[in-house]
Parts: sequence; C-alpha cells; structure tokens
Amino acid sequence: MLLCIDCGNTNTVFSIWDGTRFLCTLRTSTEHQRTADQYFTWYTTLVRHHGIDADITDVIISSTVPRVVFNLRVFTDRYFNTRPLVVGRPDCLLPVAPRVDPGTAVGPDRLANAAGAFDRHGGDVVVVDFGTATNFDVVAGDGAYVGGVIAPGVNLSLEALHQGAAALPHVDITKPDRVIGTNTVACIQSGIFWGYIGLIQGISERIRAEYGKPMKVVGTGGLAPLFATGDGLFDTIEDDLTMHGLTVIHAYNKENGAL
Ligand SMILES: Nc1ncnc2c1ncn2[C@@H]1O[C@H](COP(=O)(O)OP(=O)(O)O)[C@@H](O)[C@H]1O
Ligand SMILES: CC(C)(COP(=O)(O)O)[C@@H](O)C(=O)NCCC(=O)O
Ligand SMILES: [K+]
Repeated sequence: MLLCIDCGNTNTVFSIWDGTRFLCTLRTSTEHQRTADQYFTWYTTLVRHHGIDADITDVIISSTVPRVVFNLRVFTDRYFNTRPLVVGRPDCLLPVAPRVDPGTAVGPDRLANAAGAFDRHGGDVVVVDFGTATNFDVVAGDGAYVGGVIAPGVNLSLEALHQGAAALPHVDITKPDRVIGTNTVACIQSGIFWGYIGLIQGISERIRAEYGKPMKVVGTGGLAPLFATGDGLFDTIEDDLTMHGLTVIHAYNKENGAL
C-alpha cells in the first residue's frame, strides 16, 4: 500500500491508498521539530483506531516546508523500510514537466494538483487550493503546470487583521448573510468572506481571459466548500485532489522504473 503525505505550512496530512481508494486520512499540525518516532506513535494510534490493517510498501511526500522532509524520511526509512519519493526532487519523475521561468522551484503541492487535475479532467483547468496560501494553479491542455497566482490564505488574512489592529478580535470564518456588518465581528467576517468571493471570481475570470480557452475551475482545500455555497465559483470541489495527484505521480514513477 502507498502512504501519501501532503505537508503544508499549516497541516500535514497522511492518506493510505490501497490502489483503489483512500482507506483513511490523518491530519496533524506541521512542526519541523516532530521526530520520526513521534510521527510513528501518532500514525499507529490512529490507524489502529480506524481498524485498518495497512501494509505500507511505498511512500510519497509533497512538502511545502523543506525542513520537515528530513524527519519524514527517517520515519519512512525506519518504520516502513522504504525510501520515500519526494515530489520536486530530481529523482522524482513528473508525468509532464512544468513550463515556468527557468530556475523557478514550483511548489510540490502545485505539481501534485496539476497531476491530479489532469488525470481527472484532462487539462485546461484552474485549481484553486485553499491552504495557508490561496493558490491558483493553471494546468494546460497537455497536463503541464504553467503558472498561476499566490494570494494570502483565508486564515492568514484573518490572523493579520487581528495581529495588526489592536481593537480587532480573532474571528472564525463563516458566510455572513449580509454584506453590511452591524458589529465588529460581522464586519470582519464580511470583509474576509465577500473579499475572498471577489478574489476568486476576479482572478478566475482574468485567468480565463488571459488563457483564451474554456477552462474548468476546481476547488480544493479545507475551506473550498465554504466558498462554494451559492456563487457558482467552482465546477467541482475535490478535497482529495492533491492526494490523488500524489498517487498519479507515484504510479508514473513505478511505470517508468524510477522506483
Ligand atoms: N474545514 C475547515 N474549516 C475551517 N478552517 C479550515 C478547514 N480546513 C482547513 N482550515 C484552515 O485553513 C488553513 C489552511 O489549512 P490547510 O489546507 O491544512 O493548509 P496547508 O495545506 O497550507 O497546511 C489552516 O489554518 C486550517 O486551520
Ligand atoms: C505557495 C505555497 C506556500 C502554498 O503552500 P501551502 O502551505 O498553502 O500548502 C507553496 O505552493 C509554495 O511554497 N510554493 C513555492 C513557490 C511556487 O510554487 O511558485
Ligand atoms: K496544501
């Protein structure tokens, strides 16, 4: 079985792929101090809790935080006796090479999203990924990642307001019924929610116009469903898109003898 690890700047997610479906998805906060033994304790507790009998033979990692990869490598090596495939490293093959400025290191999450989106939709897709950052990943007709947009993430924006303005509390993100807030919390919620709706709509439209061909817009990441309510921003929402992309990249490496 394949263990897929998607490590973002906020959360690290483990998913076990049995070749047909994901058996479980485990989430922990991203901390570079976490050791191989700590990962294993956490992992085995939850796998047992879910009643899963997982025989992990392969591991693939996407990490937007370079520092955590060392301990994840040790974890993989020590407990599964296997060398992980790390997306973005030279020895990890990609189904299609990205087309970006020379010397650009594309985030591995974006490479995984591109592989996942191409496999499911066949290209000409924009992936909107709500992580620590809100990323737009443009996937061309041949499956290549060809660029996109990086905007501050929803929680980062909320946190920045709270940090930077003495009188503004930390608030939870929800969809307000009205745009005009009549108290501080409602005003902030409106600014974040409707601000992001505008950002997603505006950027998607501009990407479409610049790209010049019809494109699908796929939402992913924990907050995608919140923004999907009502406004028709996305053609589909796929929570497991990055993980799916990891299975696609892993299969490609197997087929092409890189493993
Ligand atoms: N379903 C959700 N509801 C509310 N907040 C969420 C949800 N899913 C994720 N978040 C928040 O969104 C932010 C980004 O989450 P995540 O997608 O895990 O980011 P990353 O991949 O960059 O680590 C985090 O602050 C997380 O707490
Ligand atoms: C923009 C990101 C920080 C988003 O990652 P996140 O932590 O939100 O999962 C990540 O994609 C990244 O580090 N990218 C490198 C630069 C680039 O892709 O152009
Ligand atoms: K992510």
